[in-house]
Formats: sequence, C-alpha cells, structure tokens
Amino acid sequence: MLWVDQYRPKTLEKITVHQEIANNLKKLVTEQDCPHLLFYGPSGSGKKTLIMALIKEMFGSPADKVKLENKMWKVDAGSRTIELELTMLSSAHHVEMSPSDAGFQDRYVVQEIIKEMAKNRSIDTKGKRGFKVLVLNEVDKLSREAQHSLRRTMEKYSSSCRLILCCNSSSKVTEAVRSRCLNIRVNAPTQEEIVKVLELIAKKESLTLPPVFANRIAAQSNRNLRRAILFFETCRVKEYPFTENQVIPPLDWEQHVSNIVSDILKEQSPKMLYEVRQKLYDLLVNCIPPVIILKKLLCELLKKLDSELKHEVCHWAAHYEHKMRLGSKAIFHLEAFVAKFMSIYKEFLIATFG
Ligand SMILES: Nc1ncnc2c1ncn2[C@@H]1O[C@H](COP(=O)(O)OP(=O)(O)OP(=O)(O)O)[C@@H](O)[C@H]1O
Repeated sequence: MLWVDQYRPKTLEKITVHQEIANNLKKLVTEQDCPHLLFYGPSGSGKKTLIMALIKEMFGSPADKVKLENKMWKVDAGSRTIELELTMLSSAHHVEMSPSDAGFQDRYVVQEIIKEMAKNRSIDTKGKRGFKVLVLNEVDKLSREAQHSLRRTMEKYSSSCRLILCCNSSSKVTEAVRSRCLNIRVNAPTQEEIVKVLELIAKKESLTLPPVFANRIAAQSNRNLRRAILFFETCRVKEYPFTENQVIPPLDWEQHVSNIVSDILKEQSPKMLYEVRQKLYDLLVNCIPPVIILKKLLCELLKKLDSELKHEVCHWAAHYEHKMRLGSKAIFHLEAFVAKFMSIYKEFLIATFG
C-alpha cells in the first residue's frame, strides 16, 4: 500500500492538519443535525480524508466495510432507454460516486440514479430509520442541468438522505446548490503542516528525516499533501539514508508535460504537433485529468516565456479550458491549445528575431 493510503488518518481525532474543521464536524455529528455539506479546496488539501473520517464518525466501523462495484444502469431518457456504467463505492450507510463520469449524460445520473438512492432510507442497528449519505465527487464538473436536478433532489429527499459534495472549485457549483449546503473550505496545508505530516510518517517508518530535506519536499509539493507524501516515498525508494541535497525526482506525468513544453518551444510545426498529440494521449490514457494537464502545461510554459506573451497565453488557456468543459473530447481542446500556442510563439519569434 502506498504511504498516501496507509497513513491517511481514519478518524476525526487523528486528523492533524485541519483540526479546527475536524472539531466542528465532530460537533455537527454529536448534535445529530447534519445538513448537506459541500467540501471545496485545492487538490491534495485533505477533503476526501475529512469526508471519510466524518462518515466513520457518523456510522462507526460498519462504514469501513466498503465494496467497489461497476454497475450498469438502464435509465429512461424520454423516448429511449440509455445504458450508463458507473463505479460506486458503498457501505451499508453510504454510497460514493462521481456522477460527472457520465459526461454529457450526467443529468440522467442525478435525475434517476441518485434520486432512486436518496429515496431509500437505511435502518440503523436499533431499528430506527436513519439517513443515507451520498458522497458525490467532482460536483464542479457537473453540467448546469445536472446541478439543477441535484438541487431538487436535495430539497425533496432531505429527510432520508444527506449529500456530501466534494469539489475543487466552488465557483463552478451553482448558487442554488451552494446555498443548500454548509460550505466547508479546506485550505491547502501550509509548508510547516506538510513538514509535520512527513515527520510523523518518518517516525512511523523509523526513518531519519533531515529537517532541510523535509522542507525542500514540502516546498516542491506546492502545498499539495498528496504530492509531498508521494515525493517522500519516491525519495525513500531511490536513496536512503536521506541527505539534505538529495534530488527530488518529479512525478512521471509532470516530467512528461515538461518534455511536451520543451518540444513545442523547440519547434512549431504540424509534424511536432502530431508528435505532441501522441504524448497528450499517453497522459490521458494514464488517467491524468485533462484540466490538470492544461494547467500544468500553462505553468511550465509561463516559467519559460517572455513577459510580453504571458497574458495572451493565459487568455487562450482559459479559453480552451472553458471549451473543454462544454465539449466531451478533451484531446481536441488540448491539441487546439498547443496549436494556438505554437502559432503565437512562432509569430513572436519572427517579429523579434526576423
Ligand atoms: N489531516 C491529514 N493528516 C495527515 N495526512 C493527511 C491529512 N489529510 C490528508 N492527508 C494525506 O494527503 C493525501 C491527500 O488527501 P485527500 O485525498 O484527502 O485530498 P483531496 O483534497 O481529497 O484531494 P483531491 O481533490 O485531489 O481528491 C491523503 O491520501 C493522505 O495521505
């Protein structure tokens, strides 16, 4: 098991990084008045960890007995029936899924599947009617229609079901959904907090971690706790005992994006665009989310660009990110961004150097 999973705190008491949020969640559970919740914050900040600990606090150890299912659903879509395949993680008391996986058909998932689940109350061990918890990931990726349907489900089945929504950006969640939830912002951990988590893992693994090295890992993680723990584990495999100046290798996919950036800065041509397309496909088939690829591409480009070009490149990255949300084939938009960048950059080179 990777350290990110092995050392994920399982209960609210053990949560060290967002202690205040954990204490407030504990109060919510003891007061038996848990509203719908919306957790939002950057990737790797600890949202999922808090949600899992909260569910454990609500239902105790039965919440640990989870099963992963790949289920086919037949959904009535007006004049026809469509088939949807969804991956769900469920226990006796909760179900977790990412409805946005259904792409442009996400509203059927909300209208039919989530509604169906929300209707069924669970019965607790004392025979009392409890409530079921539905954890919905990446709600910011849901279409507007799906979010409107979600709002209706939240209102209609609030007595039998609690929704826990999780996303990176709350601004992409409609006001109607946001206002029906208790919004919980999970900030990216500070560098000091990340260092403390690394020290804790080092202690449990009986490793000696030089403070300078721990700080370097935390700084390179960009305040992403998952990334910091992954870096730490990679370094442990590559070289131990640790030294202060030990190289921290970048994650494979990040290295791949850096290679793409070097390619497109070196040559701007249809041939290179074709080569880059293969590399983008490699990233997509390895399940790197297209928005993350675009963001990383932009960050790497900005590091190497002349300040004159930065504004224009940011504008086009935002443009293609928006297009990506509207469409369903991410590769088109990633490639379009690369092509656009090549054209801007070539023009700039010709104007500057002739
Ligand atoms: N409070 C914590 N104490 C120690 N480690 C933590 C804590 N919260 C999170 N972690 C570690 O950080 C990793 C990432 O956290 P988590 O999966 O909760 O992030 P997330 O915000 O849900 O990320 P994403 O949005 O990318 O899914 C976890 O696997 C866990 O190892």
